[in-house]
Amino acid sequence: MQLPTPFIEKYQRLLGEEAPAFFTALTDNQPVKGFRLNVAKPHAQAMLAKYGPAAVPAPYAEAAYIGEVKGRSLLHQAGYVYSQEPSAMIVATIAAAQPGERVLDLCAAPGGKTTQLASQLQGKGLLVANEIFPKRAKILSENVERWGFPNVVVTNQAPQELSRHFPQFFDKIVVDAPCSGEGMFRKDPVALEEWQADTPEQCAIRQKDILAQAVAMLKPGGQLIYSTCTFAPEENEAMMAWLMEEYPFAIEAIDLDNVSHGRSEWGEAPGIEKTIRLWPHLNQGEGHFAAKLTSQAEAAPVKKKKKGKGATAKSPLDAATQKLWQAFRKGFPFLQALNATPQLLGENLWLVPEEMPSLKGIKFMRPGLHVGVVKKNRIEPSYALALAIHAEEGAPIVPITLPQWQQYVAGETLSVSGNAGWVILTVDEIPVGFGKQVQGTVKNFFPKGLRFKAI
Ligand SMILES: C[S@@+](CC[C@H](N)C(=O)[O-])C[C@H]1O[C@@H](n2cnc3c(N)ncnc32)[C@H](O)[C@@H]1O
Repeated sequence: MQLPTPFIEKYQRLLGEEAPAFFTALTDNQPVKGFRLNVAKPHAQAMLAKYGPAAVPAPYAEAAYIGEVKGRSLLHQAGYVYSQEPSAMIVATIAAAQPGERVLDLCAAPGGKTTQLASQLQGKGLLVANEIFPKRAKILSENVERWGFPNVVVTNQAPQELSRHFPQFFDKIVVDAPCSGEGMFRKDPVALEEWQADTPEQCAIRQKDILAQAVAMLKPGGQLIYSTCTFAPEENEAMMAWLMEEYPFAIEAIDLDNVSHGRSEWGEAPGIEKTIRLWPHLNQGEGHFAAKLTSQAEAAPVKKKKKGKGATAKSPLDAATQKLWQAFRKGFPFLQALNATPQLLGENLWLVPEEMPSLKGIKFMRPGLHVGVVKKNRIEPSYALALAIHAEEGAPIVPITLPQWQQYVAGETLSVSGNAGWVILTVDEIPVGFGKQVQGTVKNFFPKGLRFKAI
């Protein structure tokens, strides 16, 4: 890999004696691959041992490992693992979302931090995962669906639009900002190709806009976690210095071993040395910066939206759908324990988390858990429901083999006997999706758009 000359000159100046080791790590060392295990899935550790690579622990997150899990594998399809390079896992670890909190992941696609935050919430509270670009928001939504937590909403808005709906709403906001990506040079050739001497400066302008919107959505006293995957001081220490000059925040200490710290000569603000940096020549993984800040703002009056005006809990199901829903939910006892409201949008039935304000005006990919599609006299259960945590409880299960799973994800009909009607197909203990059992064959309900040739 050839580093751009202005990049070399800049970091020679900034890093001095450390620069040669930094350049060597960037150009000579291979990127490190990792993944996280979704411990809330049935028999997660045992299934990893059976179907995954050797579990070599990774730093900075729980249930995190060094190694590679392919996208077309069983564990990935069933939402048991999320592939993520190890140092990127540090951001959600720092956020440490607590069950019951309202959390926003503002720049969320493809969903590395979102899935980790969802695991931390354990299904309690609300996680809004937002992505500005529709194609990326769709991928985010698919990853959230596989991961299986019902209390995650996926929106597709510019931060400026989103902030109108959530004034002072969230306990925690993660801003994993779009950045110049210098920390990804050895993993992502596009980041290297696109880099120019003024890229950090350009990125900083956008980061300020995004941060201003994040501030508007944070509750007074709430926490903001800011991160980038770049080394550029303009986007890191200097960005935090700007933020603290504009808004009342205090930088919090981050209690983690084996990390470097932010440098006060690159951004002057009280506590800047409490921010953290991961360097490729000092740590396992790619380059990262992260800061945790607590809002010092006084609570200001927020105009409360009138209840009953939105499209969520406030618009009840019509009588016919209500009847179908009541019958349907009996088959899935875990649905009854969810703190969520059924909402019919078009022919799709969703369970919208109770904490979610009105959906009116919000562009979303997923307003909660997709229960199914309402047809004339029935509800056809969704793929998301099969992968939702504990969906297997109470629903009829039909075990299939690994070769049958390969047929299933390719869209084929399976010859398997068992209970008639809707069944959740499982490989070992792993729920993989719905099928409909009719006289010895299982009709395939794996979503058409997701079908693939498995490895
Ligand atoms: C570093 S990536 C996020 C990675 C993600 N948090 C994860 O862990 O998988 C930054 C994201 O910000 C999005 N983005 C780009 N421009 C944006 C803008 N103006 N406002 C908000 N997000 C933006 C990008 O599309 C990208 O998905």
